[in-house]
Amino acid sequence: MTFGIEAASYYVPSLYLEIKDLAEKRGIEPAKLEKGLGLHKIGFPDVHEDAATFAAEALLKLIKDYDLSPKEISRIYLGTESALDAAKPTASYAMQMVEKALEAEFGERCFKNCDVVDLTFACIGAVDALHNSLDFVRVNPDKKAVVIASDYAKYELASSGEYTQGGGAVAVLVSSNPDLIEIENNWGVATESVFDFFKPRRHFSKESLVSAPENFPEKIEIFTDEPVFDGQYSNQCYQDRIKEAYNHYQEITGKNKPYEAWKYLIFHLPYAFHGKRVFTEIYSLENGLSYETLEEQKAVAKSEDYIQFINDKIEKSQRASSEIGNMYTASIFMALLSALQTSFNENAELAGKEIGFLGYGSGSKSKVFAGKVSGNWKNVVAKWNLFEGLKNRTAIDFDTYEKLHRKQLQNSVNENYKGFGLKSVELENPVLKGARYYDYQE
Ligand SMILES: CC(C)(COP(=O)([O-])OP(=O)([O-])OC[C@H]1O[C@@H](n2cnc3c(N)ncnc32)[C@H](O)[C@@H]1OP(=O)([O-])[O-])[C@@H](O)C(=O)NCCC(=O)NCCSC(=O)C[C@@](C)(O)CC(=O)[O-]
Repeated sequence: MTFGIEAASYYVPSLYLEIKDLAEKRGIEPAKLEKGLGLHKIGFPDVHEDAATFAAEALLKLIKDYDLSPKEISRIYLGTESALDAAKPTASYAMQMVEKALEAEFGERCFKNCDVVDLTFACIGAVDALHNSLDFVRVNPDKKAVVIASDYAKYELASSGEYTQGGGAVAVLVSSNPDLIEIENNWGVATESVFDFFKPRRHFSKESLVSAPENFPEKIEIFTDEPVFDGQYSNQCYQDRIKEAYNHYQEITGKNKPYEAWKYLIFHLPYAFHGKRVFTEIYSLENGLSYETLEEQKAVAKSEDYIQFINDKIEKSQRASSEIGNMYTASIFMALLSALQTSFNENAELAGKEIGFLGYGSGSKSKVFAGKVSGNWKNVVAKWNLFEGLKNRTAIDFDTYEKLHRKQLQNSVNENYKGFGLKSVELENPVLKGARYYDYQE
């Protein structure tokens, strides 16, 4: 029996900002962002969108595109680091939105017996959800699970993370009928607790603020969407963890140079060119190349062999990321969709080919694992139209972007949007304060 991904769908935020507009306003050379990091657009949420609406859109699309009955879904595990609440899972919001949208067809509370939860470990939370759900279907081969990766990658204005912003969701159906990709049960894992990127509770006291309003509490504790991070250190942690997880994968499988057998290498992509920039170390170690000095590292990156390797095994996975930006938990899944969609468009034959995955989450953990593309993969990919879909977004100018970022807009940019949207947040009723209400517009 085989286990893996049977079907997949995605949702990207409905707005975007051209990276060159941001570069111009921030005084950054556009070539650094476009040619150095591979960034073209920042996918940005409208006023009514958040991690819950992204997840709901991807889930509804999964159900509709592949004619699923919600009742055959035993669990929905959501990987996210953009949770809307510290107790009530974002998955429960997404589930309820989809229940309402499907009410006419499937009746009330069609997910009544579904096991729903969030998993959080920065960007690797949805890989953890996938790992866990694969274990679940291995024990229960007649059951199906949905894994959703959903996030809004927001950074402080004018920070070094700003140009890597993005967001969106990918939903995958995990089962014993892996029409897209069969995933083997070997997981290279590496974990170390570090502070490379994190979202602590922030404490503010009234006296620490320059001008606090009269009614400001003496002390408050809040979560913000924007992380505390050290960019170059986070790159180092990523590189160290994937090397350790790759070594662990080699140890448990006994495979020699496993990456050579992989048709594509699918990375967590915090920005499009990250995978190809950090894999130089593993590549050097595997090929007996010296990697001590910066000059040696640059020489590997610029070598003809390495450039050929990138073009063959990584480049196709970067394309969607260039158009969307960091999707945190969903980035690695979107990199897979990007590579498969590009191969599909080029009429390539991938059935039976092995794909390697290198996941990373700050804080920090890496998982390295592999899968085999199924004979039916084209029937699954035929539903996506990924690059066409990205053209349906609305461009925003810099001024609108900054207002959205600062939460200064009351109304959506696309006032007549279709699909799920945040309608209101309860502010008065003390027993419902902070409750979020959504609707669905046909
Ligand atoms: C990612 C960094 C650190 C990048 O930091 P940076 O300082 O913007 O860029 P850089 O200096 O590292 O690289 C710039 C590249 O552009 C090139 N360049 C320069 N000028 C030009 C030009 N004119 N024409 C062509 N190329 C040019 C330059 O040469 C270089 O390429 P290289 O040669 O080194 O490959 C920053 O954006 C940042 O702090 N981002 C936020 C944190 C982050 O994304 N970290 C990534 C690893 S951690 C991770 O992946 C986890 C995360 C973040 O997703 C969160 C989670 O797990 O939840």
